[in-house]
Amino acid sequence: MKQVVISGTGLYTPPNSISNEELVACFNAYAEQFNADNAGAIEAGTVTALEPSSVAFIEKASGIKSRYVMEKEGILDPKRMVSRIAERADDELSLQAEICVAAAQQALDRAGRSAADIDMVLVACSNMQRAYPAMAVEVQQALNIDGYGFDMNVACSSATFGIQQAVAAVQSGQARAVLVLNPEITSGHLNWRDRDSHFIFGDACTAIVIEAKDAAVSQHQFEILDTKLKTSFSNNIRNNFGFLNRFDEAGAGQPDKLFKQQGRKVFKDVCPMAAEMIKESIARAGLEVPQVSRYWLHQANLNMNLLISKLILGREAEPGEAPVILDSYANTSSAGSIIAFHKHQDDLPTGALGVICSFGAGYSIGAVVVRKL
Ligand SMILES: CC(C)(COP(=O)(O)OP(=O)(O)OC[C@H]1O[C@@H](n2cnc3c(N)ncnc32)[C@H](O)[C@@H]1OP(=O)(O)O)[C@@H](O)C(=O)NCCC(=O)NCCSC(=O)CC(=O)O
Repeated sequence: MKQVVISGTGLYTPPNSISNEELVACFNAYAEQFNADNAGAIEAGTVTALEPSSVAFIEKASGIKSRYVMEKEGILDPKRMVSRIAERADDELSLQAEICVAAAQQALDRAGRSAADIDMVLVACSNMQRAYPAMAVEVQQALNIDGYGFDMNVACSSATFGIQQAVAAVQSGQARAVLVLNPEITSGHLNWRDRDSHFIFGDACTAIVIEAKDAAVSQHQFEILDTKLKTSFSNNIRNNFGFLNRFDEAGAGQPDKLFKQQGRKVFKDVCPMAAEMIKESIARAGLEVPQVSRYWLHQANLNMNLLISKLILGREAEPGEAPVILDSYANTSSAGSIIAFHKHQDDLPTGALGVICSFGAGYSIGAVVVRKL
């Protein structure tokens, strides 16, 4: 079987960051106004008063201190609480394609490649800006890539599932090299008025170049030793937004058309599944856990990552063993584990072993075992 490498990664970080303090001040202003506007109904018991959010809770429950977003003024306006970004004309590069291009250029540079070397573009993320034409085909045109592209959505596991598709395309000879892109504009699916989840997500885009080991020219290569994917249906993380919403006009704009979750159940279900999957992947690659020096885990919640590393290692992880980017990026869905990989790989020596692991809605779990070359 042809050996395949990740030869470069890239990261687009939006220019605007929102601190927990700013976010909570906005939510609490909104909640206060809602309670004042509905004082009579709250008194009568027909409407439930909104409770205030708290910076201390957010940090303790999630490890998140701030998040990047495409546009922050609209989110922080208590009368609006959603970004304000003008729709672009059909002949302009779309917002999601624009951040793909930025991340892709960085990944291509790091891989020592140009668009002419790429045959396939995968846009793999939780939320596509539109149904069609595929975002990947627009990105392909913007970068002047000759070949093919398509979109795929496996929620938070989109990047690892995308890597597996890219590996298969290179091994089967469909593509010399593949660009996998994870443009997560999660600010669009987040209900900023929901106290339980308003702090969870942030925006970012990651890019990964995957190609045959014997052709790669990059100084930053990681050989892919094993990929393992698993899905198991659950309603505990769900978003009912879709083009059939218009069949029932009463449903349009309802809170369930945005991200919703049973956070505690997700925590309980997913941690053991992810740890098991990582251990299985390490064994499938013919390795043992003590040989692995780094885990680039999906970044949803700090406590979740601490527990998963403990289940794998049988002890607390040492600093650096499972790097965290949640504090400044929050949960960037499929981009999270790749941001951790991108930012925390250059210090590893040749031969170091690591696992990229994603987990999220579906449920979906993906593990990719790599060795630094
Ligand atoms: C969501 C959580 C951070 C919530 O933390 P906890 O479970 O500790 O908290 P909880 O919801 O039980 O709430 C505890 C108490 O705090 C209150 N509480 C809730 N929100 C609050 C807020 N903003 N400020 C202050 N208090 C708050 C609750 O009302 C409750 O009160 P009382 O005690 O009075 O009842 C966590 O459960 C979590 O991260 N779970 C994993 C979620 C996850 O990974 N999801 C994947 C995301 S999807 C993803 O990554 C992408 C994808 O796949 O698409």
